[in-house]
Amino acid sequence: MRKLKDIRPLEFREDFLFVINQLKLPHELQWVKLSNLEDYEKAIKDMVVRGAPLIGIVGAYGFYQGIKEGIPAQEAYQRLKNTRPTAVNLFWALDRMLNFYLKYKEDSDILRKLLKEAQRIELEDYHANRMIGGYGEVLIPDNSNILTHCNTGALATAGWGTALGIIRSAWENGKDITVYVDETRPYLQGSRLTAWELLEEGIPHYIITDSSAGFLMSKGVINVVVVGADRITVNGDVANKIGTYSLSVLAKYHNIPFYVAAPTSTFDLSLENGKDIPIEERKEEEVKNCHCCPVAPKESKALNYSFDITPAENITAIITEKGIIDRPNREKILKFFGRK
Ligand SMILES: CSC[C@H]1O[C@H](OP(=O)(O)O)[C@H](O)[C@@H]1O
Repeated sequence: MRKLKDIRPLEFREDFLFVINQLKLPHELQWVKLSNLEDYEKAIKDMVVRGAPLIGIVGAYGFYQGIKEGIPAQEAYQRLKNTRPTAVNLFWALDRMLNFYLKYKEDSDILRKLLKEAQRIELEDYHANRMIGGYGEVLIPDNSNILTHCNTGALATAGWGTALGIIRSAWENGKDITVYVDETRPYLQGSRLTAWELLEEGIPHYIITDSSAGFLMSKGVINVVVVGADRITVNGDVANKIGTYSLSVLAKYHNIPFYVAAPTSTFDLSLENGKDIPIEERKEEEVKNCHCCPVAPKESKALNYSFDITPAENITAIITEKGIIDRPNREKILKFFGRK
């Protein structure tokens, strides 16, 4: 068993939440204090914190902060909800906090109770990731070359990670693996964040440009693809970082297993299929600049869809903390959740 570090992207102390500023990585490990509800809104919107499970957890602490400041519950809930539209984990966590608040609002220790609930959400996510890692690593053969997209690691969650959590677990269990990390334009979650995490853990990896995936697959280099998810609909369609759909098509063409890793809080059973998922569009400046450096004519227009939809038919399996859904479809997902 290899020993791994325990990277955590958030810490609650002295009655405030501190988070790693993910805009500064990999060059600087800067912690920022979220002092009021506005700080929370900005941190999620500007992607100081990002990753579907993490924005849910930060949203939960944000709700606690809002109530602590005397902001009406509905207002705090709505302001946090308006920060990012695609990852359902944020709405899942906020719904849970609001319902909890409505149940206990008359209690004299409501603030303490709300804080405990946010901490529970954080802890549950960490344990879910360890379970996902356990289920998923079994699917990773020894000596694998794994392709992953975006950042789904400790930084995107309460710790350990989802897709990157599976990679961590495979490494922890002594498997020899090499990870091929899509740089993931434009925010560069892959080259900045995933590569940083892999380096911290000593896991062998190469950063590749997003457009290299097909070539590497055609050469037979990649034998498995593992990605995360921001929202999964009842038929098994998956919204994830832009570029995931292309990877799934390439994997299918090259007959390479394509796994999606996500906690059950990423499922949105109110939506029939991926077409119904709202896709975040971010500023064109993110595409026209590579961080501070302009890389396009000022006058050109740019499109910046942050997510795309991978159809269920391209997915080999979805790995959750409660088990694996093989070749996902409506019937299997409803059965998995004990629904008709
Ligand atoms: C386990 S995180 C899932 C997901 O979140 C990321 O999005 P973003 O960096 O925009 O917050 C990405 O799609 C990851 O796969």
